[in-house]
Amino acid sequence: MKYVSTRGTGDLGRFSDVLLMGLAPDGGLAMPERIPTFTAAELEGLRQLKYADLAFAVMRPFIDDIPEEDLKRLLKDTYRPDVFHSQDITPVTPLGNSGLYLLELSNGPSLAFKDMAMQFLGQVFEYVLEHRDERLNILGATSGDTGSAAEYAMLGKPRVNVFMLSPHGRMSAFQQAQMFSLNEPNIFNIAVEGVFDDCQDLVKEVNADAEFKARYDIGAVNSINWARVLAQAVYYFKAYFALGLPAGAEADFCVPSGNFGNVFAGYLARKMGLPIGQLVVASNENDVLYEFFSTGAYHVRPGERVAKTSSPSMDIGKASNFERYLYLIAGENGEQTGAWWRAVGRGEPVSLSGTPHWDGVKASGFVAGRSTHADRLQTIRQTDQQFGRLIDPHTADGVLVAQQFQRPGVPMVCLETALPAKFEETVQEAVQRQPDRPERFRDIEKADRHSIVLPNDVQALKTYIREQLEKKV
Ligand SMILES: Cc1ncc(COP(=O)(O)O)c(C=O)c1O
Ligand SMILES: N[C@@H](CCOP(=O)(O)O)C(=O)O
Repeated sequence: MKYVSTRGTGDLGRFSDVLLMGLAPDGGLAMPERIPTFTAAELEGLRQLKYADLAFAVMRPFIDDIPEEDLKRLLKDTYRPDVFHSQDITPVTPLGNSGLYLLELSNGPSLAFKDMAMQFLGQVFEYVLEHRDERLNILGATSGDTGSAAEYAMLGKPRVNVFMLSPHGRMSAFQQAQMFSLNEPNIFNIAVEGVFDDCQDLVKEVNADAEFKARYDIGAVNSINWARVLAQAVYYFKAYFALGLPAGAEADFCVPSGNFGNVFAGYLARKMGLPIGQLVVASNENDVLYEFFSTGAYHVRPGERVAKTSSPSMDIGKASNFERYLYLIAGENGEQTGAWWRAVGRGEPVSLSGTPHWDGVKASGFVAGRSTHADRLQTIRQTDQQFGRLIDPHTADGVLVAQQFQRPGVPMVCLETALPAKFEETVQEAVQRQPDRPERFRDIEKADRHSIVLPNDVQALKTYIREQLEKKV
């Protein structure tokens, strides 16, 4: 399978090339040159597969440059019950008889859905780097969960360093402790004076400097990396089959959204032929995506207008993966996508309503809703009382919005994107008790911190990366 950029410039190579490349040289995101589909009969053949075998079946058409046996082994080594604390890896639990289901994605090492793809990235980076005898310096941006998932997945990997940018003072106490308590020679935590979008822009700016990128082997672990999105598509298949529906019957999915990577993975599964009806995008107060699906206008929020909320991992004003969605809506026209995304970058609204593209949006299955702090507390409380299930604030955004779009007789699967232990303060406010916390995280907030604070300045960041890497040689 060949990959191309959403901005339209030629051939980016094959899976391993885009894995290490992260962002395309023209600033766009990698996309496969076509999206393979399963026939109804082929889908039936996947129904009973265990997670690692299903992951192979879904991902193999996109990864044809790693020998079959090696890819199978990497996936078996990744999706292990002892790592994800479940035989099913991603169990699906009904919420009473409500027609709502929780897709549990957060039982892995860092207690958030990011582990699902990040654990695979840890394995496949090591494999490809060893084969090429190369090294990679990952530059990432986190609003709280990508950071710890990436750092746990890359711990002790001799060929990989992680430079992780986070918005200074905006993550939960637990999230900060997860990252900053690590004192490892290949992990560098950098708190940036800004919001998540500033961190993500810094990542893109560093990637745009071709000379720096090549000289310092810069790579990516955010969902701008195609491998993240691809690995996330697998659990939509797993959840669909777990529902035990008759062949071809539809299921809906509701996804708490920020950077649009998780729900885009659902869209990929839908385009591959999985019978997903609605893809429900749940926003928090930073409701740019809600605004787009309701009005047709995509208008990003500048940093100073990104609200600090109680679902902080979704405090995102500019969703990177929305570029991939626009590319598909534009009929894979890179020139059009580039023009739209440049306008987005200038802070201009991109409005599709009243254009032929809006019909494509309407046909794509997306609908959206939003949530506030009060909604979130009420939903956590209600889900606890009614179903005996404690959920985190992001999942609560999803459960609230999911209820608004339920259809009679169609199951609605809500993605559990983090465990409540990561957001004790808000959960305590909702239900007046502390969520359970796995023993390995007991007293994590008391550990020494290892991080630095940098201004929102690309030169300062490059200098820091250069100095750290030069110290290592
Ligand atoms: C707990 C949690 N929920 C939801 C999201 C939003 O997911 P996405 O950025 O893929 O839209 C994130 C961050 O990505 C998250 O950490
Ligand atoms: N919400 C994320 C931010 C980035 O998302 P990603 O899926 O693009 O890595 C976080 O918690 O860090």
